[in-house]
This record gives sequence, C-alpha cells and structure tokens, in this order.
Amino acid sequence: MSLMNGNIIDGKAVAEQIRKEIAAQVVAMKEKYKRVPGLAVVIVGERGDSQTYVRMKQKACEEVGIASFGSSLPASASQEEVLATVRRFNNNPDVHGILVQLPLPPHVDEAAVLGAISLNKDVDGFHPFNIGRLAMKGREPLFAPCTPLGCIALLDRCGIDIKGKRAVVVGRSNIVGMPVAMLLNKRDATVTICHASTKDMEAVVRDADIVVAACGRSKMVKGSWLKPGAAVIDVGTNPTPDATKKSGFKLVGDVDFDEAKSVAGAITPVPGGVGPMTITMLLQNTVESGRRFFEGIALEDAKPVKRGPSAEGVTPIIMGMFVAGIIIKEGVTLLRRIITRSSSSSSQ
Ligand SMILES: Nc1nc(=O)c2c([nH]1)NC[C@@H]1CN(c3ccc(C(=O)N[C@@H](CCC(=O)O)C(=O)O)cc3)C=[N+]21
Repeated sequence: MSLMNGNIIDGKAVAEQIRKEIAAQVVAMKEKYKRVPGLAVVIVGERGDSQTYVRMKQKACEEVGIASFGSSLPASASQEEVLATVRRFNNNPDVHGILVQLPLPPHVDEAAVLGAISLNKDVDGFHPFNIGRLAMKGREPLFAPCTPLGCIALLDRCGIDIKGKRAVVVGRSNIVGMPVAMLLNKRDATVTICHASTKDMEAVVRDADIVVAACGRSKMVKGSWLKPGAAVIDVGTNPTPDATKKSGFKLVGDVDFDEAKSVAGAITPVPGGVGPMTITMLLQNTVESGRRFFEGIALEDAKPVKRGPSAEGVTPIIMGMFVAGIIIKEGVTLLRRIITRSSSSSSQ
C-alpha cells in the first residue's frame, strides 16, 4: 500500500502498516511468554471528545491483541480516588501501560496524577523523569510521548531525512511541542521552537526543511510561510463548526492545508495525518513495556531510582564518583601543600 498520495502523507496507511507489525509482535509474544501486553485507560468525567478517544484506544488495542482495562470515574471523583485507581493499575501485573486521559477536571491535580503512574508503565511518556531523559544527551526515556513519536514515525516511514535538517516546531506544550523538538534534536536536526513571543515567525518557518505545527490555532501556518519542498507535519485538531457534518463540526489543522499543499514537498492532512499515529505509538509503547516486564527488565514494584534498565547500576556509579571525588580532592590538597612548601622554600 502506498503511504503517500502525491505529496500528501497518508497517516492512516502508515498507522495501519505499523499496527500490522504490532499485531504480529503480540502473536509472537503470546507464543513465547504465554502472556499479552495490557493497557489501562483511566477517564475522569464525561467529556464527549475524551470518551471518543478512549473508545478508539480500546478498539485499537483489541485489533492488535493487546488486553485493555478501563476505569471510568465520575467528574466528581476526588483526587484521592483518581490516585487510588492509578495505584491499583500500578500493582496489577497484567497491566503494562497506564494512560490517564487528559484533560482532567480542574479540581484534580494533573501533575500529581501523572507523577503517580509507575515509570515502568508510563506509556504516555508524560512523567517528568521520562521528559527529563528526553532532554539529556546520551540518555533515553523509558517511553517518549505518543504524538511526538507519531510525527517522527511519519517522517521516517515516508523517507524524509531528519539528520542535519532545519526543523521548526511551532508551539511548546508539554505533550507535543517541547517533546517533539527534543526528539528531532536527538535525531540530529537543528531545531528552533517558535511561540507567542517569537518575532517574525514567518521568516523562522521559511528557513525550515521540516515544520511541525502544534500551536492549537486553526490555519495559523500559511502557505506563504513555507520553503518550497518543506515537509509539514500538522498536529492541530481544532474543532470548527460545519453544518454539513452529522456532529456539527469538523477538525481543522494548525496549517492552512489548501495553501500549503501546493508549496510543501510532503504534508499531513487533518484528519488522517498525525491523529491515527498517536494511538499507534501508544500501542507500540505498550507492547515494548509488556516485553520489558516479560523479560524481567522492568521491575514491578521498584522505587523510582531503581526503575528501568537505564537506571540500573546507577548507585555503584554514584558511589564510585563520590569516592573518586574524595581521592581527587585529597590529592589536590596534598599537591598544593607540596607546591606551596617548595615555592615558599625557593623564594626564601
Ligand atoms: N493522556 C492522554 N494521552 C493522549 O494521547 C491524549 C490525551 N490524553 N487527551 C486527548 C489527546 C488527543 N488524542 C488523539 C488521539 C487520536 C486522534 C485521532 O485518531 N484522530 C483521527 C480521527 C479524528 C476524528 O475524525 O475524530 C485523525 O486525526 O484522523 C486524535 C487525537 C490523544 N490525546
């Protein structure tokens, strides 16, 4: 199946291809470990869009053979109830990924809830530990956020090079703008982040070989802002009134698609671009998490500092550095004494 129609990236086709690969991996895992990966989705409140997304996620799990667990709490649920639900899934050995659907009702502390998710099950990649590692050279998060991963996967699968390219990200949200910029940076693009205070944004965007639009403003990026041939990834999903639709609205991206499609070398539509990839990357993260648990790399009830493969062996390294620090400090003091003694004796 073709992944592009002309210069238009078919996100659904790319997502379908990856989901087939994921389904095959789940079959192989079932064979090898006699277990399948499990994803728990926690939803608080009755927002229509959230319910739709959660249903889509659960259906996608079924299609690839991932076990799905759900917990639906009323909008009136207390913070403690939400935390208790998260902890229950943290302790459930059949659950390898936990997703708390955002946004949460205003009386629930989002940071506290996301921070309570076991690092080993943070398939959304929203835990500050995972975001922090994403920002660091030579380190890898246990999981990267799904929408940013989806943007990178679209570029890769469509044969668009990232290394050495100029990438401009419009927007700096915790869930898309900032992490996608850090992923592009890890892939050796030269990355610029634009935001509300950026001066002459058009000129900055016009310099880009890769544009990721994630500002949440309908059609903000115009065709005239683009360098001819640029790859354009549109993350925006702005509901816009449309009487011809049954729901009464349609989704519009952050890029003016009609203008941009005649300038861009490759461009994602909305819907049918990044959206289907977000859920696909969630499935991918969940399968990877399940594999870590089945292979014993992830520890079910470990404390944060011990969690995950990259954190293992950190304690002896820190102890070693501590001891080395003392030795160096003592050595320097000793050398200083010798030097002062010899220089003071020679000057006298
Ligand atoms: N903890 C958390 N993790 C998330 O990943 C998360 C979240 N909360 N809250 C809400 C946003 C939104 N989101 C989308 C997922 C799929 C589509 C998607 O598949 N869209 C399709 C169809 C859209 C339609 O037509 O309704 C498309 O763009 O083609 C869109 C948006 C995940 N989110």
